[in-house]
Amino acid sequence: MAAPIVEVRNLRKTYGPKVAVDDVSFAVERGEIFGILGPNGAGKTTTVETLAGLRGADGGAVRVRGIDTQRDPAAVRDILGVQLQEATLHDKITVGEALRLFAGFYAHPADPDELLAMLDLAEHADKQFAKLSGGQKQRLSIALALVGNPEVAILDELTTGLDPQARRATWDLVERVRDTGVTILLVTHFMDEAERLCDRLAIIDGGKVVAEGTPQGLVDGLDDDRTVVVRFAPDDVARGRELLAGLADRHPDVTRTEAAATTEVAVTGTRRVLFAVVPALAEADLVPDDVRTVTRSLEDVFLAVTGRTYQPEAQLAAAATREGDRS
Ligand SMILES: Nc1ncnc2c1ncn2[C@@H]1O[C@H](COP(=O)(O)OP(=O)(O)OP(=O)(O)O)[C@@H](O)[C@H]1O
Repeated sequence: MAAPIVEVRNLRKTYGPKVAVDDVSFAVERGEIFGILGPNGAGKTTTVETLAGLRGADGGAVRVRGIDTQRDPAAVRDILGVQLQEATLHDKITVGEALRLFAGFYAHPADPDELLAMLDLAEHADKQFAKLSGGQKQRLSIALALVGNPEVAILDELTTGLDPQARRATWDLVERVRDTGVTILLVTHFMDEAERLCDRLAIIDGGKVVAEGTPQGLVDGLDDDRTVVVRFAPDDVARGRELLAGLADRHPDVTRTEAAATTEVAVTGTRRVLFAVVPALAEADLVPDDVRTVTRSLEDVFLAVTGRTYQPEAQLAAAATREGDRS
């Protein structure tokens, strides 16, 4: 098997007493979209900035195409394209000028016009930076990360602040970039984005990798519990609750029953739990309005590995409060 194009081994990075990255390891294969997913403050940006040689590590090793980026950051300048959070340019510079300016920094730059076309920016080439919409600014920042014709592009929180339509357009764009052969390291705190885009991902929490794999593989690795949610018409709710509440005592495949929303009951058990619920309803001639099995997601993976529900913004606020308390 070919050597990974990106390798991070036991990376550690502190800011004074603050341990931002405690122990992070992962490897990215050529051509992948690899996600670094985690709540705000987990250490994602510090990890990629250290990987890009923009920050000095306190321990561990980081390599891009075998090159140690800590020892020789200049050697990866033409290999690695970096789109960092909140990139800003001079208000008056136009899209086309910015791309041509940045193209001049590289030995083998991409054709700015081709990039403009690929990123749906051709019609905005003469627009000044300050007049661009949020989505257009994000697309320009991706274009600037790609203008050096890199083999690997780091994209950090690229859909934060975008509306749903612009987010979906950006996701399509990331896939298009990957299809041109660029390996992508995608930093995100959005679970849906990671699920939708990443071939593999590392979930980071508190400066450590807490889970790694394909989105589906991580979900499949959860324990075998399944939950069925049954919704009743308002007149049937009481009878439905009573019927299903008794199932855990009577049926080996049912472990617990909980009232979900006002008219819903959630029944959890083995993979065969549906076979317990539907016959019980049929026997009582109780026709539900809806029956659905709960789809498990990366949020369940996060809960399973950390013991906490995934609330990226709330955790940031809590951390800020704790830091405020200390100072
Ligand atoms: N320059 C710095 N000086 C001191 N502490 C820092 C610095 N940069 C980051 N930190 C702290 O290090 C921790 C990790 O930050 P980092 O930005 O890497 O996390 P993140 O997962 O990328 O979060 P976000 O999505 O909010 O950027 C946080 O607690 C943050 O407050």
